[in-house]
Amino acid sequence: MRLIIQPDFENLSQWAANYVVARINAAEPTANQPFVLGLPTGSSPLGMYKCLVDLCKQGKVSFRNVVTFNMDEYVNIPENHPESYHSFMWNNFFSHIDIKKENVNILNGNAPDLEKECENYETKIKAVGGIDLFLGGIGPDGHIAFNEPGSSLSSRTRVKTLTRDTIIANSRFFDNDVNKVPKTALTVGVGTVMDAKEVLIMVNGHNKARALAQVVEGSVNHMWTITALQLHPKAIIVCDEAATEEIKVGTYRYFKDIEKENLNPDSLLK
Ligand SMILES: N[C@@H]1[C@@H](O)[C@H](O)[C@@H](COP(=O)(O)O)O[C@@H]1O
Repeated sequence: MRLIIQPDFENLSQWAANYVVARINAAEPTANQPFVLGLPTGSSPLGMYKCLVDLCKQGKVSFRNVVTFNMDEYVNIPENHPESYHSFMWNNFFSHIDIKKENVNILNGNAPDLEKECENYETKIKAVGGIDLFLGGIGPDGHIAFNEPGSSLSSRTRVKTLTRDTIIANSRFFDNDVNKVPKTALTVGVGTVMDAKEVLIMVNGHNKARALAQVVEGSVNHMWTITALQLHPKAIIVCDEAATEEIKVGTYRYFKDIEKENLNPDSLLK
C-alpha cells in the first residue's frame, strides 16, 4: 500500500484528481473499451471533484468514454432529495463534466426488490470488465462505503443497516436531526472494492486519524473495514497532515521518504 502525505486538503484533492486524470489518459478509453471508475460521496472527495471539473474544462481530460459506479445510496429517500447520493453526484460532479448519462451507475435505493438491485449492480460491473480505479473516503470508524464495523471483508453489494455513529455523523446533512437520516443504505461490499484493479482512498482531518493509523499500522480486521486494503495489490491512500496525527513518527517519515519524488501533484501530469 502506498501512503501519500499532502500538506492539506487542497493538495490532497489536487493529487487525487491528477492521479485520476493520469490513469484515464493512460488507458486511452474508447466507447467499446471505456475506463471504469468507482466513485464515493461525502466531504472527502469534494475537493477532488472540483479539481476534476476544472481539469475537464481545461481540456486535460474527457469523461466521454468513462463509465462510473457509485459506492452507495440511501434506501427510501427520493432520488431528487437534496441529500440523496444521486443529487450529490449530479450537483457536485456529473453536471459539470462531459460524461454520458447512460454511463453513470448509481444504486437505486427505491427499487422494488433491493436484493435484486444489488445483484444486478454486481453483474453490471462484471459486464463492463470490472472497475479500473475505485475512489473512496472513509468514516471515522474506518468504514469504506457503508461497510460498517463487523462487515465481512469479502462482502458484495447489499442492503446495510447504518450504525448509530454513522447516523449521527451524517445528521449534519439532515438539519442535524438524526431522525431524518435514513437507517439503511445499499452499498458495494468490501469485496466489490477489493476486486477493482486499483483503489485510491482520500483521508483528511483529525477525526480520521485513528482510522488512518489502523489501516496503515494495524492488522486486517473487520471492525475497521478499510484495513482490507492491506491485501489489495494496488492501493493508494492520499491523506493530509492532520490525518497523520496518530501514526508513528517513524511511519510518517518512512512514507514521506519513499514517496518524496511523487508528492508534487504536478509530477502526475507530465
Ligand atoms: N457512505 C459514506 C462513505 O462513503 C464516506 O466515506 C463516509 C465519510 O464521509 P466524509 O467524507 O464526509 O467524512 O461517509 C459515508 O458513510
